[in-house]
Amino acid sequence: MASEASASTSAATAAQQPVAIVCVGMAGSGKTTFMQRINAHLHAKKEPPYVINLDPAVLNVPFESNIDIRDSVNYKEVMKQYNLGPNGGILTSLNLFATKVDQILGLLEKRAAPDPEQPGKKLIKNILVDTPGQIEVFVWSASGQILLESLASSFPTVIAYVIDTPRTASTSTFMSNMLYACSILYKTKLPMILVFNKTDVKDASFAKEWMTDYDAFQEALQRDDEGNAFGGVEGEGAGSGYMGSLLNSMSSMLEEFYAHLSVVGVSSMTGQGVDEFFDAVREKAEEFKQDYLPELERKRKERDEQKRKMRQKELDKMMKGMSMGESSGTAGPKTADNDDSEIESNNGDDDDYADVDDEYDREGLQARYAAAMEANQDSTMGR
Ligand SMILES: Nc1nc2c(ncn2[C@@H]2O[C@H](COP(=O)(O)OP(=O)(O)OP(=O)(O)O)[C@@H](O)[C@H]2O)c(=O)[nH]1
Repeated sequence: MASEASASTSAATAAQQPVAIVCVGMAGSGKTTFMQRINAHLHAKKEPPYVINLDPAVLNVPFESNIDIRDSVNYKEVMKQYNLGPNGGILTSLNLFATKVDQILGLLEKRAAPDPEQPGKKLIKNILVDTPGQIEVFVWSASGQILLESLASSFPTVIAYVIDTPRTASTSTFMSNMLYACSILYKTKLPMILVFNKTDVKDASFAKEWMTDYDAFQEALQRDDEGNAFGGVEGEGAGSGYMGSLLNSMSSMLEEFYAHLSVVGVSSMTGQGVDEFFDAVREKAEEFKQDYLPELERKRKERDEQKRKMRQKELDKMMKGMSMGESSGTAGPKTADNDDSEIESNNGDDDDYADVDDEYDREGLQARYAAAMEANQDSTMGR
């Protein structure tokens, strides 16, 4: 299978691989502006990145994309044709686009590999991916997972979680954001950088302090509680104290999570902090190669092994059923010896079956959408 082959080659050639930076963040956090800023930064350094826009609903992208989901899928037509709302439209557009993941990887690998016929060819060092503001539609969908896993199987991949700093200044919104980030880390299993954006409006030092100093967060909690930030009617006494104690327990639970993150403060408006961001990217890309890639490969092997066992079990059941049928005179003329040899030959081909199964899973998705697309070819695909 293509992605498996690229997974094994990626380990060997990871040192020269470009890093894929996937920007996620809540609507309005400044993802697109941040993408524009880091894109301009890399252009200024004469290292133009490869840019992918995965937001089908965005009206204007203020930078040039090499691959744009809107070139392949017409989001408005998808909504109309499938009778969907905005989120369903984004999800279905992503699903349609995910059927092209092999083509996308092919293009990326071509741009990332040296070409003997073009020795002067400039290889890309960074792949920037912008995602829809509806994080859950991307992070928790099958297509989002396919796209992320495919990227990560070929390139060191890091998640840049963009946070609106001024809107995260209270302990409760800060904690909500951290829990969201934690769920993304849990789902994607990729190294993450927290990008506290809009530092021209509010400095991110408070957030860094809360993440490293438990007592500082407790003091902020106390202040918010006294200021009635956790409920009750404003000016009529403090909230129940439930929120305070919940946030308190969560902050101690999240300590382990904080330890695995890089945190940078950035202003996408002024460009402040962008160098620190790329330092963090390099650090996380190394971490990806050392910790995440072996883990990804271990998980893949585990999955293959589980599938192999399941198939063996099914096969054993089938053989048992056949021999029972045979003893009751309903089976054909097959002998026990023949059965054994068949098991053996199947055992030998287990890995091939794993490939076929994986291929089948993906092809299943592809076939369903290919069929859907064919039916609506003119109207949903292409602009
Ligand atoms: N002051 C300031 N404003 C910013 C910064 N980054 C983004 N903004 C503003 O924040 C608003 C949202 O920015 P976008 O880049 O559109 O945010 P987004 O996350 O891509 O939003 P969606 O497309 O809805 O997902 C815009 O008005 C930006 O001008 C920043 O660093 N400083």
